[in-house]
Amino acid sequence: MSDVFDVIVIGAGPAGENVVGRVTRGGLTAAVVEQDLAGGDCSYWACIPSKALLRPMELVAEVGRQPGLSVGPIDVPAVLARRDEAVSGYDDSGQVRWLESVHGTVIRGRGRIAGPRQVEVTAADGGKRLLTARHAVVLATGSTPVIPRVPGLAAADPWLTKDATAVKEVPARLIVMGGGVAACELAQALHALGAKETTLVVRKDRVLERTEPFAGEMVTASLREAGIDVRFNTTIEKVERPVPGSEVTVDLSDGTRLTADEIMVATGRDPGSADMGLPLIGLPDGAPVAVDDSMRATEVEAGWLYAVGDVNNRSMLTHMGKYQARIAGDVIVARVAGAPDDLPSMRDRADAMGSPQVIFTDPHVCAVGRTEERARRDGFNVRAVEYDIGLVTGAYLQADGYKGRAKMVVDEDRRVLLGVTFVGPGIADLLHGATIAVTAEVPLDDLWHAIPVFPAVSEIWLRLLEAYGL
Ligand SMILES: Cc1cc2nc3c(=O)[nH]c(=O)nc-3n(C[C@H](O)[C@H](O)[C@H](O)COP(=O)(O)OP(=O)(O)OC[C@H]3O[C@@H](n4cnc5c(N)ncnc54)[C@H](O)[C@@H]3O)c2cc1C
Ligand SMILES: NC(=O)c1ccc[n+]([C@@H]2O[C@H](COP(=O)([O-])OP(=O)(O)OC[C@H]3O[C@@H](n4cnc5c(N)ncnc54)[C@H](O)[C@@H]3O)[C@@H](O)[C@H]2O)c1
Repeated sequence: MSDVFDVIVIGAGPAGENVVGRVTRGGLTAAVVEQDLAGGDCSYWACIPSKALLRPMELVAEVGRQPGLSVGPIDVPAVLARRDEAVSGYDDSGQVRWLESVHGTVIRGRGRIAGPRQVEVTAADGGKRLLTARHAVVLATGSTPVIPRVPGLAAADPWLTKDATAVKEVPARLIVMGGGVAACELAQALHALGAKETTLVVRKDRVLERTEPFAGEMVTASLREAGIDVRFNTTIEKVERPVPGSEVTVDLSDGTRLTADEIMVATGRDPGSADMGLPLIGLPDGAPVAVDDSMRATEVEAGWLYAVGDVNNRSMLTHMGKYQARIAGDVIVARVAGAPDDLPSMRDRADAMGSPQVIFTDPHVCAVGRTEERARRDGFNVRAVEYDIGLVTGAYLQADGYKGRAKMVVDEDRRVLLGVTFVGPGIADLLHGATIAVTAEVPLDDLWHAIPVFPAVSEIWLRLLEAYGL
């Protein structure tokens, strides 16, 4: 097998796979080096299994909001079996088949930069192989979990999010450290699946700190209503687990001591750039790889290195990593061909505008663009309007006592949307309309003519525009 390829991609997660797809479509040869499972964290330990675990909780809550309907207890083994199916039994042969179908070469092992355009691959048996890229190397190595330095925490061998999404036996008593997206989603899912005593330990005074404040408040209310103990302004001071695999004891800054069957850490992620040989090419070890809007590393001479997905830390989201991958792949093909490499589709605009995200708790938190606070910080002339989604007829028909809130943040100088947030049950797919409006900077006077159907929840658009004054 040749050790020279036009493009070498390190990491076959969603971002890496999409680079391979785009560059081979453009006629280049590509190798992708993967140390674990092709498909990456998203397919096996993050997006896919977490959503498979959340859906039953969501459906139970939905049924509870419909008079005349009831649902029995969740069949947990059946839910876990469906999760296993969703992750293809942790078997990546389907993803490998896809990569091969687009003429990518999959190379198993750990990749490391060995010099300009060179990647050393260490196989599981320790064997080494040096690959050379004619044109580009693309880092798509994802991210790794942060484990805070708390006395006894690492020694207690805590669950990371991947242990939670791969759960085989749900712990009856669970402590969750963190107040971000992963902590909220997984606390809610596991609680519904049997973690009856779940405590969420949040060091700040709110959860979901990058979203509009009402989003965190509504998710907190829902977690508490379900019976989850949410503690704000609280840190974990000490963790003890004298017998591996047995119960764990946690001392909190509020003076209480908790005992649980498991502790899960969900306190953010570092870019996967540590020990990748980056200092050899003048980049710091372990830092996000800074890229320009074509995804080319800005600090590397001769422009042969690109970085897409979590590793560049623009937005740690699958769909954004895939978007960046499409850009990088097309730019590389264009640059090799000497064709224009700056078409509008070849530059990342969406990350800087505020990437769309859905947090799949009940209620869903759907946001795109800037929050009001961020828009003001960025110096825009801002006006924000809010509306109670529960007042929309479509929402009333969807659920008894529907609780939801919407907000749009307007740039008053241009009368376009800077950001939109919807919080409410079952509304993930409402977000895409907002993503179009924010990204395409559709003027409010044009949005006025985009009529939402009656009686659907999307009528919230009309109510927001009316609240604004149209
Ligand atoms: C619990 C959880 C739930 C999430 N849910 C969502 C969600 O619902 N929606 C969403 O958009 N995002 C979600 N995310 C974020 C999402 O998982 C990441 O943004 C996404 O996986 C990033 O894709 P990636 O290709 O950059 O990295 P990854 O998916 O992490 O893939 C990187 C790949 O590179 C490989 N690799 C790393 N280093 C090397 C090396 N040196 N050599 C060879 N191979 C290497 C890894 O083995 C891995 O396969 C979630 C994250 C978590 C933790
Ligand atoms: N539905 C989705 O889109 C989805 C779901 C899960 C995760 N993700 C993504 O995966 C990434 C990782 O998720 P995450 O929730 O771990 O990260 P996050 O950045 O969303 O949240 C980290 C949380 O940990 C807290 N924290 C940080 N250091 C701490 C410390 N030392 N002690 C106590 N608390 C601490 C922060 O205050 C924050 O509440 C994020 O980028 C997230 O957007 C996305």
